[in-house]
Amino acid sequence: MSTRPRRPAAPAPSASSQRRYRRPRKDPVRLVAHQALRAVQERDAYANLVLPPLLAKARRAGELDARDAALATELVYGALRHQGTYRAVLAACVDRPLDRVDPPVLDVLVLGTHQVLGTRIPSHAAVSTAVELARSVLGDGRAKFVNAVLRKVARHGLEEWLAQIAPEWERDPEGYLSVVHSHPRWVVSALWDALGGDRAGIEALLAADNQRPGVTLAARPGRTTAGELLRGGSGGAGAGAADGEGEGELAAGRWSPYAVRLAHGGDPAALAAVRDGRAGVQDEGSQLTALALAAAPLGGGPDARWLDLCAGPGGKAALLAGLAAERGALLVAAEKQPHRARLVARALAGTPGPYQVITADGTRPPWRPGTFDRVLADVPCTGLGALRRRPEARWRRRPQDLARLGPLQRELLRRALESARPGGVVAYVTCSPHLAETRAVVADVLHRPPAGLAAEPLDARPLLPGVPGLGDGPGVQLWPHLHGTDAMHLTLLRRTR
Ligand SMILES: C[S@@+](CC[C@H](N)C(=O)[O-])C[C@H]1O[C@@H](n2cnc3c(N)ncnc32)[C@H](O)[C@@H]1O
Repeated sequence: MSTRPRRPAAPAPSASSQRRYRRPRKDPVRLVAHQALRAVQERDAYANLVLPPLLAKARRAGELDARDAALATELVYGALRHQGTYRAVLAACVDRPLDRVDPPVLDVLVLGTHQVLGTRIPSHAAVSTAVELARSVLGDGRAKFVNAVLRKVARHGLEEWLAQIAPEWERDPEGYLSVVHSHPRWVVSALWDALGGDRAGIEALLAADNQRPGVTLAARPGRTTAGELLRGGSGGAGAGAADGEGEGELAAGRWSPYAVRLAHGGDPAALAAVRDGRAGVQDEGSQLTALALAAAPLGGGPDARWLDLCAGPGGKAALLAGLAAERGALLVAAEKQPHRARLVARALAGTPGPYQVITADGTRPPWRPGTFDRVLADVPCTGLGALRRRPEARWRRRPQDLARLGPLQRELLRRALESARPGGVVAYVTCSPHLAETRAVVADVLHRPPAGLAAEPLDARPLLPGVPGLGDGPGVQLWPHLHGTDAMHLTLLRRTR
């Protein structure tokens, strides 16, 4: 017989409480958004990977239509991007430090704050949908807490809150920018160092990081052209599009002759040219770095062998392979991670010229030094130049990442230079503008190049024709607020000995 004391029987609900109790309203948009936020915060998942299957499942179950899915996406991305600002607001509304609020509760609060302060959802609906969500996933007790906090949040608009909670610009400009534009302080500081200039510039950059970027396609040379994609005619983007859902409007790129921009909301996977690999999704800044390498003047000699040292997942390799094919050159695409090498192979399938994909550690290359005429070293980096695309990245990155990546970036650039022949050209590329990953790496390697080797920087600016605001050279830095691209960095080096 069990010795465990029996719980006293729960008192029967009174008639009035029976009348008052109502099941929480099931709201698939908020449930999916909260699930995605939880996965990102708890399991370090990526929003762009975790959200689509959740949406697809809810759509299959008939719980969401296309508009609901768009709203859920906006809520997740908005809450993740602006959570720095929202947490500062919440800190003023909660009577304990936020790190003592249960993470699932905090996620509901951040989502609710985004609805209240960052969307056009009327305040009362924004609060009540968040409270219903809390009732569904947290229970009635914690829903009361959510209700009390969000009512406080809803007392002011965003501008009023910022006036109250952001440090004064004159006293602490980085603290101000960090709260107003929702970036960690160390990221604000690093971006400002790289950008230089005045308040207007850094504010424009941080604001651009908070905008969802449009989708850009690259027409793969030898397989299609931007014109063909734009016409959508035979072999073009629209040909064979299954349901028309992704077709949206297409517009020419701003800078790259291979670029085509897809109107907001367009789904590239619905385009036949993307599905069959004639075009790929690729930011225009990435296209420009590959095009500059292909156009860089060699110091004489052949132009027959090109190398992509860090090729996964293969966006730049696919563009380079097409350009190499036009010249009858071979592209070797190397990648350390086998699963990413498979993605490269998929991106290159159908290339009209010769190419090889190999799984190799670029710091211990299996080829002989001096083999290649053109080398791309698109090294692993913090990705601080692509914050528009990855809403969670700014919160996940740490200054310590720079210390981890720095030696690898230097090593890969050294091996890239060794892999080029004298007269050959190397493009050092990062999707980060952080000076520790860009100029510092190049300066260190030029200062202490591999034994017996020398290299000189080439002015990269003329190789990005028509692109304004590229600075003093010789390397170039692209910016979201100036060029509408990711903040890609490119330095071109020519081996002289
Ligand atoms: C910035 S990404 C390259 C992006 C690629 N160029 C594109 O446009 O799709 C860097 C790549 O380098 C790979 N990588 C990291 N360490 C490497 C190494 N030692 N040798 C070769 N590849 C490496 C990573 O797995 C990652 O796929």
